[in-house]
Amino acid sequence: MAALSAKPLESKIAPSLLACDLSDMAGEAARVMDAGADALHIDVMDGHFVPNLSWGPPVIKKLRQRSDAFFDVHLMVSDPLAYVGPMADAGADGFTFHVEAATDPCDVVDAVRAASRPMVVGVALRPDTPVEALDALWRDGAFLPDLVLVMTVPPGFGGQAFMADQMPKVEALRRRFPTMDIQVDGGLNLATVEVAARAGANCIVAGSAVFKSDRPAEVISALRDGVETLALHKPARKRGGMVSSWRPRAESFEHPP
Ligand SMILES: O=C(CO)[C@@H](O)[C@H](O)COP(=O)(O)O
Ligand SMILES: [Fe+2]
Repeated sequence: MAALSAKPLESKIAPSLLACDLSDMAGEAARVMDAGADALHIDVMDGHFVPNLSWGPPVIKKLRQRSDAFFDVHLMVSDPLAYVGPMADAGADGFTFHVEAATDPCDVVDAVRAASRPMVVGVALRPDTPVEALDALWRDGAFLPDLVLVMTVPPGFGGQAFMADQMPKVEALRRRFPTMDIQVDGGLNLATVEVAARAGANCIVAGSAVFKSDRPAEVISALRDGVETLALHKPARKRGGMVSSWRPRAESFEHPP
């Protein structure tokens, strides 16, 4: 998982399970992975950091028994540090926490790096949080996380309208980090992917657009085309960008029981 690869900056399409038929989460996960998704985006909400509750480590652990997908977990929780161990045990592959929630975001990154399971570390920004909030995540000249998530809706609910006014943040991040994974989440669909991709996002979370469609494979493919045409091919070639890949999962660790 997340082994460094010599691939150019790539598109990563992650359907958000929040929009799936929750009575059949494993079946829905299989449906979108078979349709060409790169990862499952799993929104964890604690009813405190955001005014909504979703699920926690036990549900993810159960789903892990039924899915080999990359689990891209988005933690909308007030105490991300407390979730590092439980998420590793549950089988998360990506741990994206909100910078607004962390007392010291570097401590959270360090805890994820030291966890029992290797996980990609992401840091998320709410729409009202400026990119300068990420300044706390540098150490010895290196930016600690692997991924930045720019929320394009207020976190807490699926099905909201895309906030194009967040694109200057994506542009600023892409200028600063030419090869890093930059994810956008909220209101992404075939109409809005273009503006996100033009700004420089390469990781697209899409809940409603994928799960509410009769043809998820076509939606996923069109989202990918949007990213690869607009954001990646030209700039990535120019910059020679390389990023870690989400696709290969480590063979070296086993699913938790
Ligand atoms: O994190 C969140 C919401 O807080 C998202 O992941 C949503 O679940 C995306 O859903 P759509 O806007 O694509 O329907
Ligand atoms: Fe999310």
